[in-house]
Amino acid sequence: MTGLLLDDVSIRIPLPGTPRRWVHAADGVNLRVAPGEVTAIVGESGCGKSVLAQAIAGLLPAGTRTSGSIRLGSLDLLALSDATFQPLRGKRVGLIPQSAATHLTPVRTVGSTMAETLRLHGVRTGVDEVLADVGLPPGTAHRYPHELSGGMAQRVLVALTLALHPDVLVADEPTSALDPETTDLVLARLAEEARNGSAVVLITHDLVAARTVADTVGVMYAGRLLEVGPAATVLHEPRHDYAATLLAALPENGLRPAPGTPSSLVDPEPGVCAWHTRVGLACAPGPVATAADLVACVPAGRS
Ligand SMILES: Nc1ncnc2c1ncn2[C@@H]1O[C@H](COP(=O)(O)OP(=O)(O)OP(=O)(O)O)[C@@H](O)[C@H]1O
Ligand code: NI
Repeated sequence: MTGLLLDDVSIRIPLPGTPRRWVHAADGVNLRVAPGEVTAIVGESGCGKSVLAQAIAGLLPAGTRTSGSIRLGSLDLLALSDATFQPLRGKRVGLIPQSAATHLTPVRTVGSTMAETLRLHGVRTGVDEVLADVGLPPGTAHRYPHELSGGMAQRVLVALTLALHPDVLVADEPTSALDPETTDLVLARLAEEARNGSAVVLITHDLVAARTVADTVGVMYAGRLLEVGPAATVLHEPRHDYAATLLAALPENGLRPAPGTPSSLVDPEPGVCAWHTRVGLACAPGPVATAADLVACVPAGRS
């Protein structure tokens, strides 16, 4: 199967109003998502994880400006029109969206929506079997989306996406509404999908989930990947002080919350390091973001 190569990806989303203001949701992101691996992207709320997921799935908001490339084989996903992207969805690129419940057709039963999607993609597995894969009982198929809990809707979307076995599977907070036992089940299914050859991107702010299944971890802050490396390194001995701050907030490390508040991504001041500005520290001298394996801070506004 084919992996994914993000090369210098920058994403600017326009805000309504004049003068025009832009959300710098991704800035110079370099990342290789290897087939056969789970790559987790971690970071606080609002750092750009979901926008990156939308970029991979070809679902960025209208008017968004992008630069760089997202290679899947010979394709550049960032450059495709909606019409060209459409046939790739499901089998080549699958997205488990963050707000699962809103992605099910409200006027149809879950089973009817699922059966149509499976048929469309030539998958012969039955609806009940797909549901059972994530521990949902057969009766789920007869329900309408409004009759499902948030966690059940999330599991339906996970099951349906997994059933298509996409080359690239992006899971955006796929366990946010699940209890610990179901979380473990879904994470195990994602890991299994990777072992079968998919390139899996797990977007989460749950470092424990990342530690459980990820092979590679990227730490994102203010639209930038500050550190990328093997999960065992990044989640135990991080080199970037932002990653260390995230780890310090884990219960086992004393629940020390990250200081300050996350930086705004709206028209950040060029040449200013968002993280060190937040914590009121001078930037450490060192290399600036050029490689995927980055250890130093990144001047904000670099594009
Ligand atoms: N459609 C949009 N229009 C304008 N700004 C947007 C849009 N979607 C996202 N943003 C902004 O882009 C930035 C990144 O948002 P994103 O949803 O990617 O964060 P996230 O890391 O996924 O957060 P969370 O963990 O809460 O899901 C935020 O500042 C957000 O307000
Ligand atoms: Ni800095």
